[in-house]
Amino acid sequence: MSSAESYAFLKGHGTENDFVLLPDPDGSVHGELSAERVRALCDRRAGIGGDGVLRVIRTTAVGEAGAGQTEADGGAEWFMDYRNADGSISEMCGNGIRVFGRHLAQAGLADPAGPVPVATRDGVKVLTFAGGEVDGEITVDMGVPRVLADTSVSVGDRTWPAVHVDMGNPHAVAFLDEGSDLADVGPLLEAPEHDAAVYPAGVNVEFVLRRAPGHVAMRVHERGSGETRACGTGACAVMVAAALADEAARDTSYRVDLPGGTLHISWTVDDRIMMTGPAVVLAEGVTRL
Ligand SMILES: N[C@@H](CCC[C@H](N)C(=O)O)C(=O)O
Repeated sequence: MSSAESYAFLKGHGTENDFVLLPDPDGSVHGELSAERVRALCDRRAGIGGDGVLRVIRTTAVGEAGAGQTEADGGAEWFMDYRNADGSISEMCGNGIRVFGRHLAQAGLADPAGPVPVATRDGVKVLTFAGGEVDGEITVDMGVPRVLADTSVSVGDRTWPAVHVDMGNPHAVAFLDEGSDLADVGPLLEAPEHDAAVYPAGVNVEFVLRRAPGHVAMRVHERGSGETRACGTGACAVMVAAALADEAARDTSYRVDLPGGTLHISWTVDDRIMMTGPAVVLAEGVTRL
């Protein structure tokens, strides 16, 4: 595509984790969406601005468009082709998939009355709209978490023990001491240091403070996007680490506060993580970026 061509975009956010959405049903608009184009779109001064890009593409077109392969599409018509702001690819985006689902419902591409399956690089996730309403809060079945080795993360000369939780994408969850302030971690413009042997493809790092039983607050530095106002997969990883530390039984729920809003996360008796939160599509237009 030449830079003179124009194409449609939408802008949305989930708990202020914001995204540029690119409708590309058959993959012909963006072809092999380049990292350079993603960076241009996400640029907050010279572009539209966002923590990432969500290409809205049919599962049948994913291979030809070079968007990578999914596992079986599980009957999902749509594939969330997620890119971080630096142009890198991630397996999953928890806030992004709610925004993706909101767009599908508002555009008449999916029926909010029923479960809406969406294919991702981490397999198919099923979305449920509260009350079956197009604007209802969205719950996502995020699948079964994987809790891996203990590790550590560092910012400057400070180091915290951390838990490696995989939600399809990698997370390091570090708990702050009681009585600390989330601001104490300091600026997170630079990625916290981590063990590259544990996270060869990089990691999303969450710093967590306990507020009350079943209630935590967090800040996050995202791989490929820097510090963001919220991270859905990160909130799920935090909930898992907190519930394990609390020795909470399955069928438990936590409230997770993030700088951009609140998510509610449950761990079901059959070991699945369910994430509920808002999703907003706030603008649409045409760009030549
Ligand atoms: N903000 C997302 C996560 C996006 C991907 C992440 N930066 C990664 O590289 O794994 C979320 O809401 O989950």
